[in-house]
Amino acid sequence: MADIHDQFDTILILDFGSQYSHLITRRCRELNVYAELMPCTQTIKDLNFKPKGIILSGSPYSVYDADAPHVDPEVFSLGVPILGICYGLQEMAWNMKGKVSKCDHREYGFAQLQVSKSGSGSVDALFEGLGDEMQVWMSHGDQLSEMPPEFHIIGRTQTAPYAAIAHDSKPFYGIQFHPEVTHSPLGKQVIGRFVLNICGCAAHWTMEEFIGKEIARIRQVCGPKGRVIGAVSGGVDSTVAAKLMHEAIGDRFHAIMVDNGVLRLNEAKQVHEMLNKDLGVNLTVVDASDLFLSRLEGVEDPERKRKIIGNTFINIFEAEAAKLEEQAEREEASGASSKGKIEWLLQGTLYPDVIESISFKGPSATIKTHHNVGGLLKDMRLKLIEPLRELFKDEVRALGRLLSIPEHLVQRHPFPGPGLAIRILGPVTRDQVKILQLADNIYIEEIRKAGLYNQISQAFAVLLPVKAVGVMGDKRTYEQVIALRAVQSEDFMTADWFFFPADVLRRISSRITNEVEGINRVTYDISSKPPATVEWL
Ligand SMILES: Nc1ncnc2c1ncn2[C@@H]1O[C@H](COP(=O)(O)OP(=O)(O)OP(=O)(O)O)[C@@H](O)[C@H]1O
Ligand SMILES: O=c1[nH]c(=O)c2[nH+]cn([C@@H]3O[C@H](COP(=O)(O)O)[C@@H](O)[C@H]3O)c2[nH]1
Ligand SMILES: NC(=O)CC[C@H](N)C(=O)O
Ligand SMILES: [Mg+2]
Repeated sequence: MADIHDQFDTILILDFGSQYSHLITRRCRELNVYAELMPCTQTIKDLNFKPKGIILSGSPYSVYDADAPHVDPEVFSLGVPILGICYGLQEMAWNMKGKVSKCDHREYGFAQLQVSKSGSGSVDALFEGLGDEMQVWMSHGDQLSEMPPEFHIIGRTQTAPYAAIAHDSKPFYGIQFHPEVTHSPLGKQVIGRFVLNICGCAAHWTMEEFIGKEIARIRQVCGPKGRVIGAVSGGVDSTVAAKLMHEAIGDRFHAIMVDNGVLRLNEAKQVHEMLNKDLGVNLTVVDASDLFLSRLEGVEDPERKRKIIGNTFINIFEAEAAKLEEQAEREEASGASSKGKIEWLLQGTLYPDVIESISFKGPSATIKTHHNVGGLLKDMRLKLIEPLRELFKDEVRALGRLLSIPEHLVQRHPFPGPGLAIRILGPVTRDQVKILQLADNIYIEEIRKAGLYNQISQAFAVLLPVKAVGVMGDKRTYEQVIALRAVQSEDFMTADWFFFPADVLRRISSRITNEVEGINRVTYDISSKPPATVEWL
């Protein structure tokens, strides 16, 4: 079966747990080269494709630590170019009998890299055409103190004599700085020199290319008769996935939206209209709010909420698939032509969901279980089809535009599948859901009115399980608190809180306390990710 690696040259990024690993992947893709992140524990014999090049990421570890993660030494025999970044450089040198030790002063910030010239005056291919000197960004406490044999220096900084090295005869490179962060202004070009010039990757990773190839792949996977049901939420990801599926297999695709009782105000109705009217996708809305809310009764633990919702979603999808099949059998019995079995469940899973679930982050790997990755049932009958599994959000939006999905849909803020259940910090009840729906609706309405919606990556209200004292109409009140969250983020792996004009916040706060019964106080969340996360649970 055609595989993405057969269709696009692939750069493999081995992740040693750096907070910037996913940025390396992004930079490659911005250069139109397909790149994939895998944990550093990936063994070469179990790799089901051959990369055109490998990048070793940074890491919070030191290579000489007893518990430090190490790469499968087979990577060095694969015969493809390798670039080590920071820890990646140290790991490569350590493997090749160089020496890594603690720096006298750990270095965190800008440095000037002097590019070294060879005897003939030429610079290394990694820095070709980028000048004699470049500003780079460093974040390390260790450095190379002795060169591995058969390597030479291609760049140095004031404190790091071996800031950039290359093998004498093989395409192996190491750099102490981080080219993937924007603080290294020429960093993307350095990555470009590696993936394009040194690895020789074809730069054809574009959404235009992806659409055609993905539609062909979906047709092949589903066969001439296979039918797919799709979990759609009205969010960007599932909408784009549904539209792509519709293009690929037409009415053999059935979209299903589940009202899980923790959607936003009037959402089921709005999404129904939007998908039917704007996209022509046939959609069934299943009201399963009683089932979800009864299973969530009394549950406070965030991970349990996520798992209950993830599992219940699958129960509903399987039941709906069974209903559709029974209907097809009845039609067939009454003489209609036969329809294929529903074998597949479409999900709008994105690459960050996958990265957060697989990446190598040391002992405390799981931060939270995204309902569509970690919350799935083990013995589910439907097979998953996830056409966006390799894409970042901005790639999905670009894909959506190419599929002529209206801009207001493409620009929608993400909304998590577990919905308001992970924004109600205590137990979830219908009353609590109602309060949060009303507050959230006012918040988003005012953001739109102020023309700020598209400047914010995601905004929502959170209902806190505490009560505070207030005064209204000269009477004492003792009611709950709403926290407002708004963030700006490139890819939701990191995020900054949004700087609201004060008058907008004032209006929001005043409307919420006036219009939402049960709330007498509103706060604004000024935490970035990290150390916080976007959602509160
Ligand atoms: N209420 C729902 N009904 C059916 N499927 C859902 C629902 N909520 C989430 N899903 C499924 O879970 C997937 C992941 O949800 P997620 O919120 O990450 O994506 P999205 O809703 O498509 O897009 P966005 O991130 O922009 O909200 C969705 O793509 C969809 O397949
Ligand atoms: O579909 C989803 N199912 C989930 O279980 C889930 N948890 C978080 N999110 C969304 O992911 C982004 C990052 O959120 P966190 O910083 O809270 O992990 C933000 O956009 C969150 O809204 C989810 N989306
Ligand atoms: N950013 C990094 O990869 C750091 C690597 C290693 N932990 C050091 O301090 O040098
Ligand atoms: Mg969503």
